[in-house]
Amino acid sequence: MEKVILVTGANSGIGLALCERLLYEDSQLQLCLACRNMQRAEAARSALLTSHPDAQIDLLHLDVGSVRSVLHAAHKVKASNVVKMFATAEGLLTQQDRVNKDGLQEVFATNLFGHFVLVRELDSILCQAGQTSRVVWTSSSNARRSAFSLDDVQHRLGTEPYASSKYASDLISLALNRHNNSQGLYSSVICPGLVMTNLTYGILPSFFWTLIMPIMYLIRIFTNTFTLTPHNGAGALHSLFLKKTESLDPRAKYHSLTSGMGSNYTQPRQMDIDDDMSEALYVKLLEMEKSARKRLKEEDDNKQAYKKYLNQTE
Ligand SMILES: NC(=O)C1=CN([C@@H]2O[C@H](COP(=O)(O)OP(=O)(O)OC[C@H]3O[C@@H](n4cnc5c(N)ncnc54)[C@H](OP(=O)(O)O)[C@@H]3O)[C@@H](O)[C@H]2O)C=CC1
Ligand SMILES: CC(C)=CCC[C@@H](C)[C@H]1CC[C@H]2C3=C(CC[C@]12C)[C@@]1(C)CCC(=O)[C@@H](C)[C@@H]1CC3
Repeated sequence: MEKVILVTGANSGIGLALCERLLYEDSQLQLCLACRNMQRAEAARSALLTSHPDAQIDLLHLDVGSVRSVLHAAHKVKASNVVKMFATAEGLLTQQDRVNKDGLQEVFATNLFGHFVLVRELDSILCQAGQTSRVVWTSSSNARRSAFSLDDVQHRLGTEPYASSKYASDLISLALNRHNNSQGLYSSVICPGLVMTNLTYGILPSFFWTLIMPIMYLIRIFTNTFTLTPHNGAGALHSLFLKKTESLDPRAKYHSLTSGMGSNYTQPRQMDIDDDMSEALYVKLLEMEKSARKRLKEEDDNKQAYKKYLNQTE
């Protein structure tokens, strides 16, 4: 059976840098780049193959913001091979959250719910007797308890959907460990620090970042969280890959950090999370998953019935 590392959001930023770092570590690894835009995914694969011509890199179409796409992608993964680690490196940062096709808040769906459904759907291959697998959530220092409410897990009513979704990912990682460690599945959380990627360029125009870049490098002398490059930002993801799953602390967030001199290292810091809250969120997500599946089944049944009707009337 093959050892496959599935990376979401792998066509740019931290996800792509993780793939590069993993291939430098072991060019025999089999990577699966799960992306919503296949053109960009193809470009990422070509870039990786340029430096690692023998690498085995598969592409998987996945829009984590769509439950249908998640179920379809999981079906394909299950039919092919075994995933040993899967890292979430996609993300949506916006203050103007909106409702998506599934009737869910887009930020919540992209940053949390899609991955939750993917983990659950892949449990038959992630949870296998005698083997360990892992899920790594790319969270943020922006994850704050004050931004999250159990009464509004999708953050329909608030103004900090990103911070809420990242706090929720910290909670859900803890719950996944509680429910799945005994079956060999381990979950961890990382924070990449401040990294210059499409996500950050989306907040402020790139000329602004270029202008303040010297100041950022100066700030790095005083704060090690300014990792700045995707390579440095992917440091914690990479270092977790090298560590034994069982040795990781389920209550810690592993931070990518960079010293003033530019060397990168990883440090665990305790998260502000508790078991009751993580269990309550887990139960809510299970309910939401059930109703999302039911809704999709009804949609499919209606389509089938309509097709049948058309065939009969022809
Ligand atoms: N940059 C930073 O300073 C920080 C980043 N983070 C987190 O790191 C993670 C990676 O972000 P970063 O590398 O900076 O950002 P990028 O914008 O460079 O990368 C995000 C990736 O996610 C993909 N993506 C977005 N939405 C979806 C979707 N619905 N389905 C599938 N793929 C999707 C993008 O694909 P596409 O090309 O199709 O848009 C892209 O490949 C995020 O979770 C972010 O929240 C956390 C803290 C700080
Ligand atoms: C050096 C000067 C003049 C200003 C620095 C401002 C920063 C403190 C600020 C600008 C963009 C912000 C930002 C984040 C933190 C604060 C800033 C760096 C995040 C890293 C917070 C965590 C995330 O998840 C990121 C997506 C944020 C990116 C933007």
